[in-house]
Amino acid sequence: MTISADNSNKERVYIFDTTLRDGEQSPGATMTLEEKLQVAELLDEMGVDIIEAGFPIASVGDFEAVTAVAKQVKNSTIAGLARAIPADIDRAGEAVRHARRGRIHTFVSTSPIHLAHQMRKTGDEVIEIIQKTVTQARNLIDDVEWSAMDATRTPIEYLMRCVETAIKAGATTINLPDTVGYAVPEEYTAMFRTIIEKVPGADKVIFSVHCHDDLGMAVANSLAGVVGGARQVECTINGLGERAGNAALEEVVMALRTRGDAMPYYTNVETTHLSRASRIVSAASNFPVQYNKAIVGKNAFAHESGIHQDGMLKNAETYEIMTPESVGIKATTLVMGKHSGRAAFKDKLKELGYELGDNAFQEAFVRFKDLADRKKHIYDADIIALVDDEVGSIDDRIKLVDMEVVSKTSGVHRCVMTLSIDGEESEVTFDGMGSVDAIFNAIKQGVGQDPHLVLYAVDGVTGGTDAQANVHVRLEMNGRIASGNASRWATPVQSRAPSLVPGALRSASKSM
Ligand SMILES: CC(=O)SCCNC(=O)CCNC(=O)[C@H](O)C(C)(C)COP(=O)(O)OP(=O)(O)OC[C@H]1O[C@@H](n2cnc3c(N)ncnc32)[C@H](O)[C@@H]1OP(=O)(O)O
Ligand SMILES: CC(C)C(=O)C(=O)O
Ligand SMILES: [Mg+2]
Repeated sequence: MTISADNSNKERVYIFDTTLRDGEQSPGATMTLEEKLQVAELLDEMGVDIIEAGFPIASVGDFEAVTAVAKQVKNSTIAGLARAIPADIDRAGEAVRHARRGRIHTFVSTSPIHLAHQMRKTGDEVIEIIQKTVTQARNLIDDVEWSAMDATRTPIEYLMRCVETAIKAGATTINLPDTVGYAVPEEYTAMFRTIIEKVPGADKVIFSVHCHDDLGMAVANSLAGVVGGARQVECTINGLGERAGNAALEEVVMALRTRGDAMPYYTNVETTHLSRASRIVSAASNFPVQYNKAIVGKNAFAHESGIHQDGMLKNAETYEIMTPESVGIKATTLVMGKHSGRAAFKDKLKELGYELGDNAFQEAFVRFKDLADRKKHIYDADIIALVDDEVGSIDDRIKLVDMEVVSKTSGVHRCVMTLSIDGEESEVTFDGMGSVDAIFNAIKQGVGQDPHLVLYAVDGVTGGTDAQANVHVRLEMNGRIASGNASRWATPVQSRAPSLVPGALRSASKSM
């Protein structure tokens, strides 16, 4: 495996997590105090160096959250954000003074567009503001970070004047953010190289990157900044953050760990916590993690295509550049589907306890491919049904001819169903507590079996009241499980929805 844990000859990069501040700025991502404390606790346990816990002047709730995190966290430095305004800096100082290691993080705009329209100040006025506010912060605390908001759209000569002023006033960390995700990696590297080389006192401070993902380059830019000399990376779990988000912590950390050969840097983050951190932040912020998200997405260590599955079974390094265990995921998943091949199918059968002879195996594989062409999710129960001797035998015996469901806001729900069993049609009528209950009662009566409904799930495939829906059904009887699914457009209350049931009935019947 390419992963190397040998950090000798590598330089340390400090991880500054801003999930609780910039991450929380994502619309809808507001977290409660308890959730913030839980996230902060985990970040501390993971070995994150600095946790930006909030923006204390923003609200009483934010002040209380930063104070509570500062009091609770044992190891990480706790930062509080402040504009270049005296009241902000005092408030941030008041909150972070409770921490074992506290930091005031103050920022001001430096780009021409921000100066003209956001700050409505001249360049010289902003230089004076930097001098005064950084000095004020330094008088409150030893650890002061200064950020040049919109640094990447700031002329380099002016940016150098600002940085020099902040360093002279006592800033210990200088952050040059790509606030609007505008930079490309080469220019971000060059910006750090120039500033570190030319600004007096640059060798006495730590430079930091803070990148947004508006063009999808936040992680690439962060690493480019490190190459240019930055030694602190500001990032968030799951890439949560303003607009398109910030650089994802898990991606930065795993990129440095996995490609230590190309980038000689390391972080102190214990990577086996990454998956858990992602789940906790996703739950707290109400932001689902996309399936194909790098490192922590549901599919990050899942393989469906036969060629990849075959390779994985021979040697995991064929298609995985890091182990799932290294990020806290138990194991790789080989997902059975229409792209799977014989190697994965054989492996799955073995896992399910089946050993088939060559002919039986080939036949089962053909049936599996056929099913996978028609069915989106292949469950283990589907494969068990496939290799069962009775597969398909009941399928042709039972057919749904017609069904009518009447649902009322009061009173019972009724299903009138016509089934054809061995070519003979019969009509059954059954009531239920709801329409689904009535339908399943009617099926049970018509078929003369009494399976237990384990799962009934409806997923909307499209939007609107005329949405197409997928219905998934799983039944259990005498220790055997059968599942099926079918799609159908929604219909009005008094409905004829025959195809909702046949899929379920067909699969269910197969293995009963
Ligand atoms: C890139 C970033 O992520 S920056 C951080 C963004 N995060 C947030 O804004 C979340 C928290 N913010 C808030 O709760 C509020 O905006 C507050 C409490 C900070 C300020 O609220 P208000 O006083 O009502 O001001 P409002 O939000 O309307 O406007 C921002 C003001 O701050 C000024 N400002 C913005 N950044 C800075 C700065 N770095 N230094 C000094 N002043 C600044 C703006 O020019 C504007 O001033 P103006 O009202 O004199 O024109
Ligand atoms: C406050 C600063 C650091 C910021 O979030 C940004 O510039 O994106
Ligand atoms: Mg930001």
